[in-house]
Amino acid sequence: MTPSKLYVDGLCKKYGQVTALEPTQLEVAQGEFLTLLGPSGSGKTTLLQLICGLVEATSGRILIDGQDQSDVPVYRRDIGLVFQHYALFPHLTVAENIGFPLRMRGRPSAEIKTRVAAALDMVHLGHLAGRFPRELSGGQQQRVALARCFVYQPSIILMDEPLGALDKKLRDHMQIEIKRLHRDSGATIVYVTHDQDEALALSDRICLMNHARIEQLGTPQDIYRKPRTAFAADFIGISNIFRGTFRTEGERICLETPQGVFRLPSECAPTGDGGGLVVRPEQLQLGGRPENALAGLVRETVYAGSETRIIVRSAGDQDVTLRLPSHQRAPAMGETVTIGWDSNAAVLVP
Ligand SMILES: Nc1ncnc2c1ncn2[C@@H]1O[C@H](COP(=O)(O)OP(=O)(O)OP(=O)(O)O)[C@@H](O)[C@H]1O
Repeated sequence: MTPSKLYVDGLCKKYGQVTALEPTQLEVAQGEFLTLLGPSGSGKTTLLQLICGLVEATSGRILIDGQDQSDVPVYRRDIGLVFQHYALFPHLTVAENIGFPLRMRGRPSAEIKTRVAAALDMVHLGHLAGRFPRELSGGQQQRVALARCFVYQPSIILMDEPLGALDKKLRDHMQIEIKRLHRDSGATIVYVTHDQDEALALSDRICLMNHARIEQLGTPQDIYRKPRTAFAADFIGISNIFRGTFRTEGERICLETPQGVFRLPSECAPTGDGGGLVVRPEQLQLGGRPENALAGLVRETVYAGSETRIIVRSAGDQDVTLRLPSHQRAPAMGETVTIGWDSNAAVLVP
């Protein structure tokens, strides 16, 4: 196990009656890319601001490389910051903006020159070194902000929705850039977003937040395949959730729902009277003889290039989404179809 770079030890933040962050425990390993993901108001930014020292904790502490940071002011912490709004200096050129943190640290000018050139290369902006921020597009400005952060090689980089202001295509492109910068620099990154696709694409681990606390922490695959709560299933990816009450059939426990009686996956521990079965669209099959089947009416088919998304209205007016590879013939709207899944393809949530 890599030693923890950043250790959040029982950190908690209250604003009067409002708890912005419940007492939280979190370890981030050296070189890890960890994303704080969650809906608006779930405490992501608060946690980030506590880590860099922009706000003071109500209780708990932060350790970096084992050192308590409580008495270390923001500017002395070895942390780089990138925010949604680039905060570039308008009166400085691109190169001067990038060199700024090095000048602040009193580096010799020859070194500044080499490192700024390398940073410009890294974000493919060498040809714009002499421009001012107002002469750049949003994506270019954000690349300058990234270069300015990476240029002085902080050992931890915090990013709060750095791509939030960019359009979708540029965001996809910048995600690849950020991934590359992370790989090349070996920096530890804590990244805030409310965009689940971005979190899945970038992270080594995702810290899913809800109501000021950690809902689930794990690799993108973990959280996608094994959501522990209905919230986690719903927030990440598309999920179909069938809710009902437990009942025993012979040896097995089943879930009785308005859509049918379904078998539970073999490895699960049902508690209480009932729960929800989460089935991902790609786990649903059309026709065939799956262990769990239900009938419905095709309400919508959405062609999306590599796949077709099919929405089926089932009993109790529940819409169920499945995905078909687009080389497969999609059923027509209004057609009655049988869909289903094998028991172990589902996950039980409370
Ligand atoms: N300075 C403050 N004073 C009072 N309440 C605050 C303050 N800052 C944050 N909060 C509250 O703390 C909670 C968590 O806020 P936070 O900004 O951390 O959420 P977030 O997950 O980053 O949301 P968003 O995605 O909208 O930025 C919210 O309920 C918010 O209203």
